[in-house]
Amino acid sequence: MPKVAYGLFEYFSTVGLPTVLIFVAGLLLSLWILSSRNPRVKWPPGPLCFPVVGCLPQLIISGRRRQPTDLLPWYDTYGDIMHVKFGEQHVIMLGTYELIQEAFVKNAATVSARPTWIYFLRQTVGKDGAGVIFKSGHEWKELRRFTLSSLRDLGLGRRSLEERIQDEARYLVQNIEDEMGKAFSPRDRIGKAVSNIISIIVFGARYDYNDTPEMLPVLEQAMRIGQGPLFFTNMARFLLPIKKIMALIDKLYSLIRQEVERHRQSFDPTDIRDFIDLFIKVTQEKQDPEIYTEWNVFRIIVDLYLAGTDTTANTLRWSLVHLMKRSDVQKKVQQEIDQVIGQGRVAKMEDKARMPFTEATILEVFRMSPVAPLGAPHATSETTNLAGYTIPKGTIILGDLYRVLHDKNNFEDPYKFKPERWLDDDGKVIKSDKLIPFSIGPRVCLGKGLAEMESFIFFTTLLQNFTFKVPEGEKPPDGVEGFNASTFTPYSYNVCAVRR
Ligand code: HEM
Repeated sequence: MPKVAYGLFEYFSTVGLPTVLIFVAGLLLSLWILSSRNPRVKWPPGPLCFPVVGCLPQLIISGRRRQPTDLLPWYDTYGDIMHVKFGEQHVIMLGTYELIQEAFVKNAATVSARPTWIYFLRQTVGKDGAGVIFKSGHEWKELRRFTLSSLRDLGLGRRSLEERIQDEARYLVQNIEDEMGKAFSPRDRIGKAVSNIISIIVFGARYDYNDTPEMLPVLEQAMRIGQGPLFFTNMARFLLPIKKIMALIDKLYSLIRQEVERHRQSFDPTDIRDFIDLFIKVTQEKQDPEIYTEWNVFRIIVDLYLAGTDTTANTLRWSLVHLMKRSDVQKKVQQEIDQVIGQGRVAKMEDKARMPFTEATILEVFRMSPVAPLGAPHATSETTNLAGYTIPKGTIILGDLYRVLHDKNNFEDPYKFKPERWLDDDGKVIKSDKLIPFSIGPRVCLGKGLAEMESFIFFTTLLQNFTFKVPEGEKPPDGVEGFNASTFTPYSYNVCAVRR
């Protein structure tokens, strides 16, 4: 072998760069042809994929604006299930509720892994994954169960967390009141209010809006880097600022570590204050020491912030966008609030059952502006049959939640904001299986209950106190397009919050 390598080296050193490049291109082309001719694999139709870059050139051309709508015309050409390649990675895109149900529910046993082999995730969570979002198999099930039961023990479903959300909604109202009806951007203060709820769950503390904890800007920066299809490819190694990302992650861990140390010093097993206390308890009891590692718990804390802050905050940001554009809807919600709650107290979850129009409006925000349009990437842990195609182990599967929520077969006039679509003739709320902004199956959003509680209490309290208007001389914000990065967020806008 060394002789062959030496021979090749000697040969290439005599022929010059163009010949070497032609040889490498030929080699890559042959490997590509061989790999795509695997007789055991039957990929669904999809756009032409090139060696190394896959469909990235077409994605870049059609996705100039990077909207969730960019890929919709592809389904018209290739069908509801598509095979695309992000660089070297095979990706299956599922564009209907039935296909997502077939993959994430019926075939959950083999389509619930996460693609932790991709370069970016391997670097950040390790090839075996960690935490909840990026863990697979038995350990994921155990950590997910632990996180859900922690949320429950800390008050999700009981009054205490609901009360903390009510308190936070009051702080938010006070903060907005300081603007005295003048134009302002609601973006950051909504983000701070929502992240305070996660801070209360994890660290047992909320932060003043002027006194942002060091962790939040670090998390925000980490979220902004590494988006888009490049994130999935090995090219990320060269194109993403990996050193910067790793430095941010190290910073994050050292901040969490400091918090865990502080908790250890005042830990009392009879008074569990927050998620960190629960973790200390579990590690002291030495339950499954392989699973309850410090690394997994660090990652769960990061997961809760990553998955639980920008998502709910963006839902609230979108809700203001839609209400400013539809003053008639805003007025109807306020009438309902006045009838059921009045001005003397803050909204509570019990009120929801008596406020169908408000509930319908929130459901319509979830449908119209899903904050995670492609959900989170799933991966096959075994060869799986989907819609008659044989999908090999190690394929990334994306459920196109946006397409389901904007399919005219599921929802008439899908690009119109129509809360009435969620009410029957008696004014009662209609439920639909097709409303899947939180995805479906065993990987369904772990914070769905919390997100629904926050959305209802924050939304209702804001409208109880203010009427939101487009500032004079400014254009109403876009209700369909927005920034589509790790989450889907409206373009920056200002509001005037007029005290009611
Ligand atoms: C409007 C708000 C939210 C939306 C629309 C949303 C949506 C989603 C979606 C689509 C997924 C991917 C599911 C899949 O892989 O198929 C997900 C996963 C997840 N969400 Fe949420 N989410 C929201 C709020 C929250 C909150 C408040 C939390 C915090 C507790 C949270 C925690 C998680 C976690 C931990 C996962 C990963 C679950 C797993 O891999 O087992 N989410 N969410």
